[in-house]
Amino acid sequence: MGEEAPEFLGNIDKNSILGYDSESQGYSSSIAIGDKIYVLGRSDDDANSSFSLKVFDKLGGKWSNPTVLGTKPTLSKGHSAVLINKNQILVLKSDSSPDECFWFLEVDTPFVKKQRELVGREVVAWSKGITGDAPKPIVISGPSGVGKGTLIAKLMKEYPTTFGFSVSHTTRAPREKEVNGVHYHFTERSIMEKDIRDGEFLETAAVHGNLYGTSIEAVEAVTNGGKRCILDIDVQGARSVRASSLEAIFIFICPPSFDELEKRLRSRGTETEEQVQKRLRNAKAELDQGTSPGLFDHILVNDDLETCYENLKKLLALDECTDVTYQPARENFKVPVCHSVTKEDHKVLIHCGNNGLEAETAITFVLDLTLLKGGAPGRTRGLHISAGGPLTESVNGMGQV
Ligand SMILES: Nc1ncnc2c1ncn2[C@@H]1O[C@H](COP(=O)(O)OP(=O)(O)OP(=O)(O)O)[C@@H](O)[C@H]1O
Ligand SMILES: Nc1nc2c(ncn2[C@@H]2O[C@H](COP(=O)(O)O)[C@@H](O)[C@H]2O)c(=O)[nH]1
Repeated sequence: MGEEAPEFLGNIDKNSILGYDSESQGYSSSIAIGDKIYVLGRSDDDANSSFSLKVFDKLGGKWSNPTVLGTKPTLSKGHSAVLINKNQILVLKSDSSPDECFWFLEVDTPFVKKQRELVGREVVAWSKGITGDAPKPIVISGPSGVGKGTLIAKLMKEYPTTFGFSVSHTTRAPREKEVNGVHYHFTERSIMEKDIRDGEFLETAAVHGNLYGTSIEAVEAVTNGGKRCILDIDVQGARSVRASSLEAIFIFICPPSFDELEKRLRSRGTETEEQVQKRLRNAKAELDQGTSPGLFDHILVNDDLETCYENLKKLLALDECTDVTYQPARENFKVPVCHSVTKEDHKVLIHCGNNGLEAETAITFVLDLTLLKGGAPGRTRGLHISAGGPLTESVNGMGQV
């Protein structure tokens, strides 16, 4: 005999629900997708009181607590939820700025399917929606010693508020001047392997005998800070990111010659002779793969450092730019606590203030779903919200645009 669904599930709408659940002392909404019901409620197990999620399987009559990936939205005074396609639920937080208001809960996207296979249980992933078209993350690859780190350090120094470095995890030992949490998260292999099994990584690879990986959190930490994310990863990692929904620009850095690469690697003096040999052997395959068509959008030769750096900046369209943090277009938009949300064709209609207020003060905003891009494990970009104008009439309490 399966478990019983709680009282508030009596009100399940297959498209949209806004509800208050006194038992959980907070708002809860329930969305049915196929044989499953996704129930969003309040979680008090962390300081920020974020959304909790439970899934009710109608066939098996059982509840489960899925593995939740990505940054969870913090609770606001109210929220609503609407199913926008069979894989994604849009959650709107009231009283929040445009870049805090829209959250996408992915329940069966390709990324979620892949992580579910890895984790071996139910997985969902949050992706925060952002207005307009934020610049894409940058993936920089190239053989060990070519100068990737040097170029990235220059970029971060010149544009400290524009770029943020994705701090990878690695099982290799720290070098003398490397700081844990700044250059890498230095990790025990067994811990990193467990985190990989728990679906916490966007990509991982065995490189030069050690494990390296980009956690979802590392990328989110940069984007949460309003910066453009830079990933310094090997060619295998670049391939994995290319296959993910993190739309990035892929840049491969080449040495002017193999001899010069060897000279740089040795003069850095951070590897033993054996490690240098291993890195040079791997460099041959990386150069082959990196320069063959398909994977990288741009190839830069790092001969003279300053020339290469200028070329990199040109690529990133920064050569004439000042150090300005990216500001997405802000629109005059805030969802009040009193609102409802519906989906019509490829649009989400957000009906604001149409409950007990004068008709003239009510307004409907329209979100165009056809312009959305990206998604977990990154942001959902391309939110374009237009005002549908004040409501002129109301039908069944639901406004008309
Ligand atoms: N254009 C250049 N000309 C001469 N030396 C350079 C140039 N670019 C970088 N170097 C030097 O080469 C060495 C290796 O550079 P760096 O550590 O940035 O390489 P990397 O690609 O990040 O390597 P890894 O993948 O092993 O982290 C450093 O000592 C750096 O100062
Ligand atoms: N696939 C990944 N590769 C990574 C990541 N972080 C770094 N790297 C690459 O490893 C080599 C060696 O780096 P080193 O610091 O030990 O010299 C280099 O090619 C890096 O680009 C990662 O998260 N994923």
